[in-house]
Amino acid sequence: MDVEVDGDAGLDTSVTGFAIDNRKVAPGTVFGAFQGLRVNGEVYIPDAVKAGAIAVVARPEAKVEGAVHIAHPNPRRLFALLAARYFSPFPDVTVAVTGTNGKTSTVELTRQLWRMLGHKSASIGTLGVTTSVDQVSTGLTTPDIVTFLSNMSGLRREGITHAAFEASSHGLAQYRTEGLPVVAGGFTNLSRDHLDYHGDMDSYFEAKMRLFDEVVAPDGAAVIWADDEWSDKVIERVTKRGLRLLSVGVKGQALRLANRTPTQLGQALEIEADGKIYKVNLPLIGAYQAANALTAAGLVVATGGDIAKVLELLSRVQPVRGRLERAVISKAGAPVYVDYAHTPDGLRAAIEALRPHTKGRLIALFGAGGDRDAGKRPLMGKVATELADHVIVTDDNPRSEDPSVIRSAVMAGAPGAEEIGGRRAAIAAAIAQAGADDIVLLAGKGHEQGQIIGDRVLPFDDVTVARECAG
Ligand SMILES: CC(=O)N[C@H]1[C@@H](OP(=O)(O)OP(=O)(O)OC[C@H]2O[C@@H](n3ccc(=O)[nH]c3=O)[C@H](O)[C@@H]2O)O[C@H](CO)[C@@H](O)[C@@H]1O[C@H](C)C(=O)N[C@@H](C)C(=O)N[C@H](CCC(=O)O)C(=O)O
Ligand SMILES: Nc1ncnc2c1ncn2[C@@H]1O[C@H](COP(=O)(O)OP(=O)(O)OP(=O)(O)O)[C@@H](O)[C@H]1O
Repeated sequence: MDVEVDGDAGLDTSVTGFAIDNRKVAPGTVFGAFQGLRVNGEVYIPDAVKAGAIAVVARPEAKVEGAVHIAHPNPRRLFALLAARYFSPFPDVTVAVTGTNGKTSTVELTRQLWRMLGHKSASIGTLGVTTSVDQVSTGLTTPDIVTFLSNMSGLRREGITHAAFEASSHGLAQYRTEGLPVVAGGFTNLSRDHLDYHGDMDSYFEAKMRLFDEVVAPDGAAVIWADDEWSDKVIERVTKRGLRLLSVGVKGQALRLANRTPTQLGQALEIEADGKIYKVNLPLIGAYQAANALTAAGLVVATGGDIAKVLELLSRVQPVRGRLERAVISKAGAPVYVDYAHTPDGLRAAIEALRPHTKGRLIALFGAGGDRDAGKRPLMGKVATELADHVIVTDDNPRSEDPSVIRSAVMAGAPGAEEIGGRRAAIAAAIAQAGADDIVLLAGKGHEQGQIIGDRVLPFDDVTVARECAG
């Protein structure tokens, strides 16, 4: 459904802010009342009005008394567009990345490349809001619309001209990313995740496609990783909309990955672009990091970067936090990597990434989160036992679930795996059994600083724990 906002949409200067939670309403606020998964936000309209809301954006059938009712069948989208008017201006050059895996790495590498080109740049996503001086967590991958727009306008005030953000499928489905002038969208890949929310793969795909159908400006660009099984479908979609296509990857046309050779500390890439071959020494491990780096390079080229310069700068990027980050080398000499892989495909990618660098055994440790897609648990167990030499199944963020029940579900797909409850004990055991030629992978939590048990967040950082266990 199309939503257009002309001029100031009738909102005068007495508007003091926007809120989607009645507890954040102050006098002069425009309140967005949305049907949620847990509760219908319309029940909070009276409280919002009592707290001073002057207007309420809600469905036509919602009951609003004492404030202006801005009625629309798609209130989330209308609210977002009005809020964007209020919070603008934003960074001039904004790009968004979607996909199941690789969003965080791609936006962060995009930020680094822009910075090296001399632009003041930021990335927004699972790691929070990252600039060259700061990193502030927002909790979600794609923050709620009010936090997001206010962050973006804050970045502009700080002088940031270039911003790359992660568009999660939840964020896209809930219109958390509307109203910004997004000049390019990136697609990394699509695989099973979040089906608890989206139901099936086709709905999940459609949620992701909102980025190219509606969020990217009509004269914008689409940078598509061409080697995923969903890529052709995405390319068809963006072509139909008339976006400028830059496909990247082995099957890519704009940046074609002609060759990739793992080296001790990274990989040597040959990339064909504009009829020339460029050689890049990418200081990151793993095929998928090459994919993310190429997608990031594509986004920087799509926003005006010179191809030769951008590809040259790829040799100087830094590892992204918790993404195949080497935490420590154990006393026995085994490197211990921390990675955020928390889906069957992510786990596969991480193990496959480390394999060419492993002389001895690859020991993989992971668990699965509670209160999230339970169907992926045995699939993760299966992938790990097929690909690693030894598997340790432990706890991730159990949330409200019994951790032993989650472990059993993973173990059901992981014959021969070792089960160790308690992540610290499991990490200690993994490191203790690794010899000089072995590699240890601690997967699932990446950059996270806490472990969610029940409704408490206990301090826990895989990198720190690995160092403590190794030393
Ligand atoms: C499933 C989901 O995405 N839920 C998000 C969504 O909730 P919802 O719309 O279902 O809201 P609800 O709780 O039913 O409440 C309905 C409405 O009433 C309002 N309300 C609610 C209570 C109250 O006292 N007063 C009030 O006004 C709420 O603000 C909301 O507008 O909107 C809320 C407000 O923005 C979010 O906090 C909430 O994120 C929850 C915490 C969450 O865990 N989300 C995860 C699943 C998520 O979004 N993940 C993605 C993907 C990550 C990945 O790719 O791995 C992300 O972008 O982080
Ligand atoms: N291009 C890729 N293809 C497949 N797997 C990948 C790719 N990039 C990253 N991964 C795997 O997914 C994990 C998460 O990476 P990253 O944080 O960059 O993705 P994400 O899409 O931001 O995920 P999230 O939103 O859950 O943080 C990595 O640790 C890695 O194991």
